[in-house]
Amino acid sequence: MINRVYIFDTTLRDGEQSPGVSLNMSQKIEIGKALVELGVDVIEAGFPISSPGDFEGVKTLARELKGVEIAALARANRKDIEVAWEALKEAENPRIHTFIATSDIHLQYKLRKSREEVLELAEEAVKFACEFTSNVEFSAEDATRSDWEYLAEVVIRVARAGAKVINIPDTVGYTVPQEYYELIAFLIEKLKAAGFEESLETGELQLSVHCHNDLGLAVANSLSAVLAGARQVECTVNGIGERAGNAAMEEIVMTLKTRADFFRTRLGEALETGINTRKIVPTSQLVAQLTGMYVQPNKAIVGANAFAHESGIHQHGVIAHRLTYEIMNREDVGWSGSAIVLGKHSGRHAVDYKLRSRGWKLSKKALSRIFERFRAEIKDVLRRIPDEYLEGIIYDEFLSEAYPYRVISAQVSSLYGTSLNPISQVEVEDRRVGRRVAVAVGVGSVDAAFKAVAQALGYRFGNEGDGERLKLVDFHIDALGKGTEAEGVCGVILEDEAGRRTAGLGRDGDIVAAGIKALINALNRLEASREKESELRVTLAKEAEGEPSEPGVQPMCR
Ligand SMILES: CC(=O)SCCNC(=O)CCNC(=O)[C@H](O)C(C)(C)COP(=O)(O)OP(=O)(O)OC[C@H]1O[C@@H](n2cnc3c(N)ncnc32)[C@H](O)[C@@H]1OP(=O)(O)O
Ligand SMILES: CC(C)C(=O)C(=O)O
Repeated sequence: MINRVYIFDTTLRDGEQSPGVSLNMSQKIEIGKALVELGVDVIEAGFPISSPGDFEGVKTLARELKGVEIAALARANRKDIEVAWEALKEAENPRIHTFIATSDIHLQYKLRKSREEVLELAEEAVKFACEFTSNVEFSAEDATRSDWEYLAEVVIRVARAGAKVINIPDTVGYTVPQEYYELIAFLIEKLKAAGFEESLETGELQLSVHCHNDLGLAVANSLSAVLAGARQVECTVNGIGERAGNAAMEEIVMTLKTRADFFRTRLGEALETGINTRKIVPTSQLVAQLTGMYVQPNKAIVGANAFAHESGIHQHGVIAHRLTYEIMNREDVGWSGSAIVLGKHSGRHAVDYKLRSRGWKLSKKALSRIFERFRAEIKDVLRRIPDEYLEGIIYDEFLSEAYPYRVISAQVSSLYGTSLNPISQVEVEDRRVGRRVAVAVGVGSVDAAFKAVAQALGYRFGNEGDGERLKLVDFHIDALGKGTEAEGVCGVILEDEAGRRTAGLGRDGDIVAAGIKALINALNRLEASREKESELRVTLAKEAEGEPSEPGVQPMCR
């Protein structure tokens, strides 16, 4: 049997069936183009009979997208098939996808038809679709809850009627991997016995799978079916779709690639898809953004944490050799940036690695000093620790004598229920020039206080006023503890006009005061680093050079 696994992407049809998702035409086109670049084999563009919007969506994608098959869904009736064809006909390679349910539950309660009637409807639908194109797919909806012998009868009848792809959906996410394997293997045997052995071997006739994730098994079931001989997988980007969603495309593709040693044909050839895996993350992010279905951080492959290492032991391993804790290369799926994330559980190796990657060379003694401060002052305070905070510790440890600023007093008046904006007055000291007072109005209390501090010290945020312009790259406030008396922790990251970034932290029972402390901390670090950082780097590097280096460990982490 062929070693190619065809990826049938149904993000724009079943994915769009996710409650709350509705894509407009330009969004469909944007996703369609991204799917072509990703390298999917078939794009199911919609269900044309369902609405004029869906019809137009399929028609437009059929016209615009090249180098990919475009499929459209149709119930097993002439009208649906005619309308589907009308929408599809300009496509380079159009596919009519017609379906009808085969389980007794659906027959009895939904279709109110006998098995014989459904068998005939399925056959007629495929024959009718074949009058428009030879590229016809048939789906036996709710196949996994259907009687196997009856299902086999339907499958053979639609194959004889001309279907090139026969899909065996797990419509309600009911099956389990072993059972699904057996079902697919059973149907293949039945098709072979009915004379389709050669067509299955050459791929002229394919069995397809379409799994839903109600029990969290959609990907496992799809892969199990592939092992049994299915050669088309229907899936969606990020696994979006009806209820708990469909099988996630990225998980299917990366499992086949990562475990190419396991997913093989009978003859030992590795199973392959045509996906350009480096496009997986950008496509995932596009789909998340346009559908509003955001990806959970721990989602495999495309979640923000999927390749992030925060705990010290793992970080040490990954720094020593990526393969200790990574089974895939993050760049192969389109991630960039560092895999090492500083946080509560980070250790000394990670701190050293981060500082080295920012050009700092530290002796063991200096690293210990930085690590102890990191442990004492930051680990339990910030949930995610951008690298700038680590560098801030170096400044606090070695350059604090060069810090020029101090807040003498600050006040903010803000009243709820008036049309007046909050106003802040601050008195600060720049030890190079003396005391300064400034007053500023802001959108909120923190904004007013930040503007007043900036103005007093000769900076500005935004376009208004004089002074050097600063960008507030990051600002956040967390509570340490619970209740209204909890201490507030504020973190800020500033960027100056030359692109130098510094972070600041402040803690106080009053969140505005915590903000002012954080801002002054960041400004002090900015001024001191501008003046003394180059010198400090050289001094610390010399101290480090005097030490014998540790043998053996070459950082391999990217
Ligand atoms: C498993 C899946 O994902 S299947 C795809 C599901 N997607 C959708 O349903 C989204 C788009 N659907 C729609 O816009 C609408 O349901 C439409 C336009 C298709 C049909 O709307 P309506 O004509 O109002 O029918 P309604 O949706 O209430 O009921 C479905 C009808 O189709 C029939 N039907 C359902 N599946 C099939 C089928 N595969 N083949 C033939 N008839 C079918 C039902 O028996 C029912 O018929 P009835 O009206 O004679 O009782
Ligand atoms: C129409 C079919 C393929 C479907 O979406 C399902 O059964 O879930």
